[in-house]
Amino acid sequence: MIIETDQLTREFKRRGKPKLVAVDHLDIRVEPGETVGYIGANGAGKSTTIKMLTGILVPTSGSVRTCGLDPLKQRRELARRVGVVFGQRSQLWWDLPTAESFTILGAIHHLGRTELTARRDELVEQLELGEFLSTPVRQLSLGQRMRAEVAAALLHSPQLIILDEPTIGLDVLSKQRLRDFLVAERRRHGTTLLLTTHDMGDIERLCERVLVVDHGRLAYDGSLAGLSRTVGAQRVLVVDLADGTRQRIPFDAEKVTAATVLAQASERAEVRDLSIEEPDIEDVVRRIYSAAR
Ligand SMILES: Nc1ncnc2c1ncn2[C@@H]1O[C@H](COP(=O)(O)OP(=O)(O)OP(=O)(O)O)[C@@H](O)[C@H]1O
Repeated sequence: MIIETDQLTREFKRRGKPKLVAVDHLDIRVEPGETVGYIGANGAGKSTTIKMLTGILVPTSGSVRTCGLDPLKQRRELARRVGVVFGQRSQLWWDLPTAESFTILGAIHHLGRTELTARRDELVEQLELGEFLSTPVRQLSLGQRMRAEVAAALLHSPQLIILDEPTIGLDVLSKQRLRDFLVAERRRHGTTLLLTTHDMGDIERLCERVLVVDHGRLAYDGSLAGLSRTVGAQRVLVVDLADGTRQRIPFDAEKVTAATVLAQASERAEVRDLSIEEPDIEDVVRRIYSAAR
Protein backbone atom coordinates (compact mmCIF):
# COMPACT_ATOMS: atom_id res chain seq x y z
CA MET A 1 0.00 0.00 0.00
CA ILE A 2 1.39 3.41 -0.93
CA ILE A 3 -1.00 5.47 1.15
CA GLU A 4 -2.88 4.13 4.12
CA THR A 5 -4.72 6.31 6.60
CA ASP A 6 -6.79 5.00 9.42
CA GLN A 7 -9.29 7.37 11.06
CA LEU A 8 -6.86 10.18 10.32
CA THR A 9 -7.95 13.36 12.06
CA ARG A 10 -6.54 16.85 12.42
CA GLU A 11 -8.10 19.56 14.51
CA PHE A 12 -7.16 23.22 14.78
CA LYS A 13 -7.86 25.30 17.85
CA ARG A 14 -9.60 28.59 17.23
CA ARG A 15 -9.75 31.48 19.62
CA GLY A 16 -13.26 32.02 20.99
CA LYS A 17 -14.72 29.37 18.70
CA PRO A 18 -15.09 25.61 18.83
CA LYS A 19 -12.11 23.77 17.41
CA LEU A 20 -12.13 23.15 13.69
CA VAL A 21 -11.94 19.57 12.48
CA ALA A 22 -10.06 20.03 9.20
CA VAL A 23 -9.62 16.31 8.55
CA ASP A 24 -12.18 14.07 10.13
CA HIS A 25 -11.60 10.32 10.61
CA LEU A 26 -10.34 9.78 7.10
CA ASP A 27 -9.71 6.27 5.78
CA ILE A 28 -7.80 6.29 2.51
CA ARG A 29 -6.00 3.46 0.77
CA VAL A 30 -4.00 3.92 -2.40
CA GLU A 31 -2.27 1.00 -4.12
CA PRO A 32 1.00 1.22 -6.03
CA GLY A 33 0.57 2.57 -9.56
CA GLU A 34 -2.81 4.17 -8.98
CA THR A 35 -3.60 7.69 -10.16
CA VAL A 36 -5.93 9.34 -7.72
CA GLY A 37 -7.60 12.74 -7.84
CA TYR A 38 -8.16 14.27 -4.42
CA ILE A 39 -10.81 16.92 -4.81
CA GLY A 40 -13.11 19.08 -2.72
CA ALA A 41 -14.17 22.67 -2.06
CA ASN A 42 -11.82 25.32 -0.70
CA GLY A 43 -11.14 24.51 2.92
CA ALA A 44 -12.36 20.91 2.60
CA GLY A 45 -9.12 19.58 4.05
CA LYS A 46 -7.03 18.62 1.03
CA SER A 47 -3.84 20.46 1.96
CA THR A 48 -4.10 19.39 5.59
CA THR A 49 -4.30 15.76 4.44
CA ILE A 50 -1.30 16.17 2.14
CA LYS A 51 0.69 17.77 4.94
CA MET A 52 -0.02 14.79 7.19
CA LEU A 53 0.87 12.34 4.40
CA THR A 54 4.24 14.02 4.01
CA GLY A 55 5.05 14.53 7.69
CA ILE A 56 4.73 18.34 7.71
CA LEU A 57 1.77 18.25 10.09
CA VAL A 58 1.11 16.02 13.10
CA PRO A 59 -2.27 14.24 13.18
CA THR A 60 -4.49 14.91 16.20
CA SER A 61 -5.53 11.25 16.14
CA GLY A 62 -5.62 8.27 13.83
CA SER A 63 -2.69 7.01 11.83
CA VAL A 64 -1.04 7.49 8.47
CA ARG A 65 1.55 5.52 6.54
CA THR A 66 3.01 6.74 3.29
CA CYS A 67 5.12 4.36 1.18
CA GLY A 68 4.98 2.03 4.16
CA LEU A 69 6.66 4.60 6.42
CA ASP A 70 5.62 6.74 9.36
CA PRO A 71 5.82 10.25 7.87
CA LEU A 72 6.74 11.83 11.20
CA LYS A 73 9.31 9.37 12.50
CA GLN A 74 10.76 8.49 9.09
CA ARG A 75 10.46 11.81 7.31
CA ARG A 76 13.88 11.64 5.77
CA GLU A 77 13.43 8.15 4.33
CA LEU A 78 10.04 9.25 3.09
CA ALA A 79 11.54 12.24 1.27
CA ARG A 80 13.51 9.74 -0.83
CA ARG A 81 10.34 7.99 -1.90
CA VAL A 82 7.99 10.91 -2.41
CA GLY A 83 8.09 13.86 -4.79
CA VAL A 84 5.86 16.85 -4.14
CA VAL A 85 4.87 19.56 -6.61
CA PHE A 86 3.00 22.66 -5.49
CA GLY A 87 1.52 24.64 -8.37
CA GLN A 88 1.75 27.84 -6.39
CA ARG A 89 5.09 27.39 -4.68
CA SER A 90 8.52 26.76 -6.11
CA GLN A 91 11.16 24.36 -4.90
CA LEU A 92 13.74 25.57 -7.36
CA TRP A 93 16.43 28.16 -6.64
CA TRP A 94 15.24 31.31 -8.36
CA ASP A 95 18.61 32.79 -9.17
CA LEU A 96 20.16 29.59 -10.42
CA PRO A 97 19.78 27.95 -13.80
CA THR A 98 17.51 24.89 -13.75
CA ALA A 99 20.48 22.62 -14.45
CA GLU A 100 22.16 23.74 -11.22
CA SER A 101 19.02 23.13 -9.20
CA PHE A 102 19.10 19.57 -10.51
CA THR A 103 22.72 19.16 -9.45
CA ILE A 104 21.93 20.39 -5.94
CA LEU A 105 18.86 18.16 -5.68
CA GLY A 106 20.93 15.22 -6.92
CA ALA A 107 23.35 15.84 -4.03
CA ILE A 108 20.53 16.23 -1.51
CA HIS A 109 19.11 12.88 -2.58
CA HIS A 110 22.56 11.25 -2.70
CA LEU A 111 22.17 10.24 -6.33
CA GLY A 112 25.28 8.81 -7.95
CA ARG A 113 26.72 10.66 -10.92
CA THR A 114 25.61 8.13 -13.54
CA GLU A 115 22.21 7.71 -11.95
CA LEU A 116 21.69 11.47 -11.81
CA THR A 117 22.84 12.01 -15.38
CA ALA A 118 20.62 9.26 -16.77
CA ARG A 119 17.55 10.44 -14.91
CA ARG A 120 18.17 14.10 -15.66
CA ASP A 121 18.62 13.39 -19.35
CA GLU A 122 15.43 11.37 -19.41
CA LEU A 123 13.45 14.17 -17.74
CA VAL A 124 15.04 16.88 -19.89
CA GLU A 125 14.00 14.97 -22.97
CA GLN A 126 10.52 14.02 -21.81
CA LEU A 127 9.68 17.45 -20.44
CA GLU A 128 11.51 19.32 -23.19
CA LEU A 129 13.67 21.33 -20.83
CA GLY A 130 16.72 21.47 -23.09
CA GLU A 131 16.29 24.97 -24.44
CA PHE A 132 16.17 26.67 -21.04
CA LEU A 133 18.38 24.51 -18.83
CA SER A 134 20.91 27.31 -18.41
CA THR A 135 18.33 30.08 -17.87
CA PRO A 136 17.83 31.29 -14.29
CA VAL A 137 14.53 29.98 -12.97
CA ARG A 138 13.20 33.50 -12.36
CA GLN A 139 13.29 34.15 -16.10
CA LEU A 140 11.25 31.10 -17.08
CA SER A 141 7.67 31.30 -18.26
CA LEU A 142 5.13 29.66 -15.95
CA GLY A 143 4.79 26.68 -18.28
CA GLN A 144 8.56 26.20 -18.45
CA ARG A 145 8.90 26.59 -14.70
CA MET A 146 6.21 24.02 -13.96
CA ARG A 147 7.96 21.51 -16.22
CA ALA A 148 11.18 22.23 -14.35
CA GLU A 149 9.37 21.86 -11.00
CA VAL A 150 8.00 18.49 -12.01
CA ALA A 151 11.44 17.34 -13.16
CA ALA A 152 12.91 18.50 -9.84
CA ALA A 153 10.28 16.57 -7.89
CA LEU A 154 10.88 13.43 -9.94
CA LEU A 155 14.67 13.53 -10.18
CA HIS A 156 15.11 10.93 -7.44
CA SER A 157 12.52 8.63 -9.07
CA PRO A 158 10.01 8.67 -6.20
CA GLN A 159 7.44 5.91 -5.83
CA LEU A 160 4.76 8.47 -5.09
CA ILE A 161 4.29 11.90 -6.55
CA ILE A 162 1.90 14.33 -4.91
CA LEU A 163 0.82 17.25 -7.05
CA ASP A 164 -1.10 20.17 -5.62
CA GLU A 165 -2.83 22.09 -8.42
CA PRO A 166 -0.09 21.24 -10.93
CA THR A 167 -1.71 22.89 -13.94
CA ILE A 168 -2.95 26.07 -12.28
CA GLY A 169 -2.44 29.10 -14.51
CA LEU A 170 -1.03 27.11 -17.42
CA ASP A 171 -2.21 27.60 -20.98
CA VAL A 172 -4.01 24.78 -22.75
CA LEU A 173 -0.94 23.45 -24.53
CA SER A 174 1.25 23.47 -21.42
CA LYS A 175 -1.45 21.68 -19.47
CA GLN A 176 -1.68 19.04 -22.12
CA ARG A 177 2.07 18.53 -22.25
CA LEU A 178 2.26 18.13 -18.49
CA ARG A 179 -0.62 15.66 -18.41
CA ASP A 180 0.89 13.66 -21.27
CA PHE A 181 4.17 13.55 -19.43
CA LEU A 182 2.58 12.34 -16.19
CA VAL A 183 0.68 9.60 -18.03
CA ALA A 184 3.91 8.48 -19.72
CA GLU A 185 5.96 8.68 -16.52
CA ARG A 186 3.48 6.49 -14.74
CA ARG A 187 3.46 3.99 -17.59
CA ARG A 188 7.28 3.84 -17.69
CA HIS A 189 7.99 3.71 -13.98
CA GLY A 190 4.74 2.64 -12.30
CA THR A 191 4.75 5.84 -10.23
CA THR A 192 1.73 6.41 -8.02
CA LEU A 193 0.08 9.80 -8.46
CA LEU A 194 -2.06 11.75 -6.03
CA LEU A 195 -3.21 15.12 -7.22
CA THR A 196 -5.47 17.91 -6.15
CA THR A 197 -6.89 20.05 -8.89
CA HIS A 198 -9.74 22.35 -9.80
CA ASP A 199 -9.26 21.44 -13.42
CA MET A 200 -11.71 18.95 -14.83
CA GLY A 201 -9.28 18.16 -17.64
CA ASP A 202 -6.65 16.97 -15.15
CA ILE A 203 -9.13 14.63 -13.55
CA GLU A 204 -10.47 13.29 -16.84
CA ARG A 205 -7.09 12.85 -18.40
CA LEU A 206 -5.17 11.55 -15.40
CA CYS A 207 -7.31 10.08 -12.67
CA GLU A 208 -8.77 6.61 -12.70
CA ARG A 209 -10.05 7.15 -9.25
CA VAL A 210 -11.43 10.18 -7.48
CA LEU A 211 -11.62 10.88 -3.77
CA VAL A 212 -13.94 13.70 -2.77
CA VAL A 213 -13.37 15.27 0.62
CA ASP A 214 -16.07 17.37 2.20
CA HIS A 215 -15.61 19.07 5.57
CA GLY A 216 -12.69 16.76 6.21
CA ARG A 217 -14.68 13.62 5.55
CA LEU A 218 -14.49 11.26 2.62
CA ALA A 219 -17.66 11.89 0.62
CA TYR A 220 -16.83 9.71 -2.38
CA ASP A 221 -14.26 7.14 -3.42
CA GLY A 222 -14.58 5.63 -6.87
CA SER A 223 -14.46 6.19 -10.60
CA LEU A 224 -15.13 9.54 -12.22
CA ALA A 225 -18.09 7.99 -14.03
CA GLY A 226 -19.72 6.96 -10.79
CA LEU A 227 -19.20 10.32 -9.13
CA SER A 228 -22.36 12.01 -10.37
CA ARG A 229 -24.48 9.13 -9.15
CA THR A 230 -23.12 9.26 -5.64
CA VAL A 231 -22.90 12.97 -5.26
CA GLY A 232 -26.54 13.09 -6.28
CA ALA A 233 -26.48 14.89 -9.55
CA GLN A 234 -29.72 15.77 -11.18
CA ARG A 235 -30.87 14.16 -14.38
CA VAL A 236 -33.25 15.87 -16.73
CA LEU A 237 -36.24 14.25 -18.36
CA VAL A 238 -36.88 15.96 -21.68
CA VAL A 239 -40.40 15.43 -23.01
CA ASP A 240 -41.87 16.49 -26.33
CA LEU A 241 -45.57 17.12 -25.90
CA ALA A 242 -48.41 16.61 -28.38
CA ASP A 243 -48.84 20.38 -28.66
CA GLY A 244 -45.32 20.67 -30.07
CA THR A 245 -43.70 22.13 -26.97
CA ARG A 246 -40.72 20.64 -25.17
CA GLN A 247 -40.38 20.47 -21.41
CA ARG A 248 -37.28 19.86 -19.37
CA ILE A 249 -37.98 18.31 -15.98
CA PRO A 250 -35.00 17.97 -13.64
CA PHE A 251 -35.17 15.14 -11.12
CA ASP A 252 -32.97 13.48 -8.55
CA ALA A 253 -32.40 9.90 -9.69
CA GLU A 254 -31.57 8.85 -6.13
CA LYS A 255 -35.03 9.80 -4.93
CA VAL A 256 -37.38 9.19 -7.83
CA THR A 257 -37.36 7.03 -10.97
CA ALA A 258 -37.59 8.42 -14.48
CA ALA A 259 -40.79 6.39 -14.93
CA THR A 260 -42.49 8.21 -12.05
CA VAL A 261 -41.47 11.59 -13.43
CA LEU A 262 -42.77 10.55 -16.83
CA ALA A 263 -46.06 9.34 -15.37
CA GLN A 264 -46.54 12.70 -13.68
CA ALA A 265 -45.74 14.56 -16.89
CA SER A 266 -48.14 12.48 -18.97
CA GLU A 267 -50.96 13.17 -16.53
CA ARG A 268 -50.72 16.81 -17.53
CA ALA A 269 -50.24 16.43 -21.29
CA GLU A 270 -49.75 13.77 -23.93
CA VAL A 271 -46.06 12.90 -24.29
CA ARG A 272 -44.88 12.14 -27.84
CA ASP A 273 -41.21 11.59 -27.26
CA LEU A 274 -38.75 11.63 -24.43
CA SER A 275 -35.08 11.49 -23.58
CA ILE A 276 -33.04 11.62 -20.41
CA GLU A 277 -30.05 13.92 -20.06
CA GLU A 278 -27.31 12.48 -17.92
CA PRO A 279 -25.56 14.88 -15.56
CA ASP A 280 -22.56 16.67 -16.90
CA ILE A 281 -19.61 15.50 -14.85
CA GLU A 282 -18.05 18.93 -15.16
CA ASP A 283 -21.09 20.40 -13.45
CA VAL A 284 -20.79 17.85 -10.69
CA VAL A 285 -17.17 18.75 -10.05
CA ARG A 286 -17.95 22.46 -10.23
CA ARG A 287 -20.67 21.95 -7.65
CA ILE A 288 -18.29 20.08 -5.38
CA TYR A 289 -15.84 22.96 -5.58
CA SER A 290 -18.38 25.70 -5.13
CA ALA A 291 -19.94 24.12 -2.03
CA ALA A 292 -18.85 26.81 0.38
CA ARG A 293 -17.71 25.81 3.80
N1 LIG B 1 -2.57 25.98 10.40
C1 LIG B 1 -3.90 26.13 10.48
N2 LIG B 1 -4.47 26.70 11.56
C2 LIG B 1 -5.81 26.84 11.66
N3 LIG B 1 -6.66 26.41 10.71
C3 LIG B 1 -6.16 25.83 9.62
C4 LIG B 1 -4.76 25.67 9.44
N4 LIG B 1 -4.55 25.05 8.25
C5 LIG B 1 -5.77 24.86 7.71
N5 LIG B 1 -6.73 25.31 8.51
C6 LIG B 1 -8.19 25.24 8.28
O1 LIG B 1 -8.53 23.89 8.03
C7 LIG B 1 -9.49 23.77 7.00
C8 LIG B 1 -8.96 22.90 5.89
O2 LIG B 1 -7.94 23.60 5.21
P1 LIG B 1 -7.12 22.99 3.99
O3 LIG B 1 -6.06 23.97 3.63
O4 LIG B 1 -6.71 21.61 4.30
O5 LIG B 1 -8.24 22.96 2.85
P2 LIG B 1 -8.07 22.68 1.28
O6 LIG B 1 -9.08 21.64 0.96
O7 LIG B 1 -6.66 22.38 0.97
O8 LIG B 1 -8.49 24.07 0.67
P3 LIG B 1 -7.98 24.84 -0.67
O9 LIG B 1 -8.62 24.16 -1.83
O10 LIG B 1 -8.49 26.21 -0.45
O11 LIG B 1 -6.48 24.75 -0.66
C9 LIG B 1 -9.81 25.21 6.57
O12 LIG B 1 -10.96 25.63 7.23
C10 LIG B 1 -8.60 25.99 7.03
O13 LIG B 1 -8.96 27.32 7.31
